[in-house]
Amino acid sequence: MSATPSPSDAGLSLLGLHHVFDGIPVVHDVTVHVAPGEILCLLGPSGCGKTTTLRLIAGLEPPSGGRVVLNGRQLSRPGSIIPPERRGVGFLFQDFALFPHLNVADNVGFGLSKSDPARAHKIQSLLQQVGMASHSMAWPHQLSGGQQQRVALARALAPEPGLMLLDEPFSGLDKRLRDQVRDETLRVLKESNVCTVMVTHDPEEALLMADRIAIMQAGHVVQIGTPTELYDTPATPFVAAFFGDINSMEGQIHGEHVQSPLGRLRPAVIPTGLADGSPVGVVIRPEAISLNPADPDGEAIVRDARPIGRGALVWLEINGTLFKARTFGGPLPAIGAACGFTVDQSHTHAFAKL
Ligand SMILES: Nc1ncnc2c1ncn2[C@@H]1O[C@H](COP(=O)(O)OP(=O)(O)OP(=O)(O)O)[C@@H](O)[C@H]1O
Repeated sequence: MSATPSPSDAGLSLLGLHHVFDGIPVVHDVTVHVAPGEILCLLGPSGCGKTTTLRLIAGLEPPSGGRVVLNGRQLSRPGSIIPPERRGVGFLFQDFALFPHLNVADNVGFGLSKSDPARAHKIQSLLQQVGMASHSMAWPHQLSGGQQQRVALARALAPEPGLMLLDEPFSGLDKRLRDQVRDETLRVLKESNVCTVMVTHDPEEALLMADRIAIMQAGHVVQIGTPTELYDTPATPFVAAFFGDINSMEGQIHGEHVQSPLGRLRPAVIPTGLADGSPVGVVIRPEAISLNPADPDGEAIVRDARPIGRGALVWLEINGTLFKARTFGGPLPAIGAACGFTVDQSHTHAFAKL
């Protein structure tokens, strides 16, 4: 967890946010700061408390404990919340429903004062920003899902909110459209320099969109950091597994080394305070195991190999244990062949337990 934010900081501060449903805690003591212009993704499996955290930030739910502060203004604490419409917050949810009886321009202008002389200019420039300027007179039912989502983004940004809240905003779009709308949304949010919190269960989406990711498990934020920090130095096996395939195995710690079925390793992350010989869990990503098919005396036997894109996923038997390795290019290794292997130690992580 990052250093405790001060409520007077610019941006969003969640201070010991806590929530209980029917006596069951579902959000535990979440403390995090999101700076202006920063995109924070709340990432985690179904039921871990992401949406509840977002609803607490939005003011759709009063917190059981803790506070929500935006740009020094207290928005929520137990027993006192400022309602969502008075928070200066923009929303982009999966069901981004545009008003069907308003055309595109009027949807975008919905939150703007009719007497604002700059209203028409603001609407047009937002539509320009999201690439929908030529559709300003169209009706929502005449637009594709991706176009509707872009108009919804412009509508949410129109009142110049201090905070944008996104809940699985692209999950209703098909894959090709999703990639495109996601890239555009990222660009527009960055141009707007708005503080953003986005909920997703998709690690790839979080890696692509987020400046920082908060990983949630059973209501707790278990790690918060940049995409690179979380991928390269996961705090727990759960975090490591959340970002892709892993091999996990038992080993024994000896100083800064671990004895494992892959031999003697020097993991990048290793638990401290354990006596030599103590059991540890070791996690290693498939891409950290490289094959050397030219070494017929190698200790690894190829048990299976499947092409994936430009490379392959290869199952290797090493000292009686099966490991997954990832190759990038080259011919598929022959099943049953012996080969050598090397391990990228910087992508090896040891934990007190798996
Ligand atoms: N209104 C409610 N009343 C009672 N329990 C609730 C309510 N809303 C959510 N919960 C429970 O709180 C927990 C967290 O739910 P939440 O929707 O925040 O998870 P999530 O991580 O967003 O999951 P998903 O990805 O499936 O949407 C779950 O166990 C859920 O059943």
